[in-house]
Amino acid sequence: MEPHPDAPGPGSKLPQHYEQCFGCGDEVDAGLHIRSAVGDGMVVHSTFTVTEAHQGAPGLAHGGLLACAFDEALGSTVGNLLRRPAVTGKLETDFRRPVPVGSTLHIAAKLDGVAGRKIYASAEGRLDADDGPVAVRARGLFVSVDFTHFTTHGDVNALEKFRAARKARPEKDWDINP
Ligand SMILES: CCCCCCCCCC(=O)SCCNC(=O)CCNC(=O)[C@H](O)C(C)(C)COP(=O)(O)OP(=O)(O)OC[C@H]1O[C@@H](n2cnc3c(N)ncnc32)[C@H](O)[C@@H]1OP(=O)(O)O
Repeated sequence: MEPHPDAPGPGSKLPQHYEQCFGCGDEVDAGLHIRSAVGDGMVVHSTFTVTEAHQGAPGLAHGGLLACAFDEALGSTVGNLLRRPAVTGKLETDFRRPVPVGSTLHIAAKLDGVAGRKIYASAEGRLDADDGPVAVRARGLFVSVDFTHFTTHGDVNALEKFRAARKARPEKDWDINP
């Protein structure tokens, strides 16, 4: 499997995909503020620094928010490397170690395969370094959708804001436009 010809190359820093996204958006104060860059092959590297806003047990990251971080990191491989709109159909997480507030999860997510509309991806999150101990593993099944998925089910005003922000970017947009 190869990245889309217009996919950003290895080393490229990826912009937040939507300012109000809980995973990556700058406008969400308590959001995860995940930052991502393209790796080699079909890999995207992301970091998530756990703050007090992300706690479940005192001093530890909430498992649901860790799952959110992996949804974002896995989804980023699909959106950026395949340049196809897709939504998460299934997300599985293995929590192997607690993730303390103040730590940074280094997530390596890779595309594993495509079968029709189904896109398979998996990821590993390591504590505080790319070679730190594995804290979380995840697998996701994404399903390609037409943009009508978002116009039918989403909020029109929010979608307009999203479109305007994407148009202002220098890079080419996805192949399928609304
Ligand atoms: C740069 C961009 C960065 C983006 C990062 C963002 C990351 C965050 C992404 C998200 O969180 S998206 C939000 C959470 N997900 C959703 O809201 C999706 C809600 N579900 C749906 O809208 C529909 O169920 C869905 C579009 C996924 C599928 O409905 P469809 O009617 O279009 O398709 P269909 O049900 O026929 O399924 C198509 C194929 O996928 C398979 N499939 C769908 N859902 C599945 C599932 N849950 N488990 C296993 N297989 C599934 C289904 O079996 C079938 O396989 P086959 O082609 O082999 O027959």
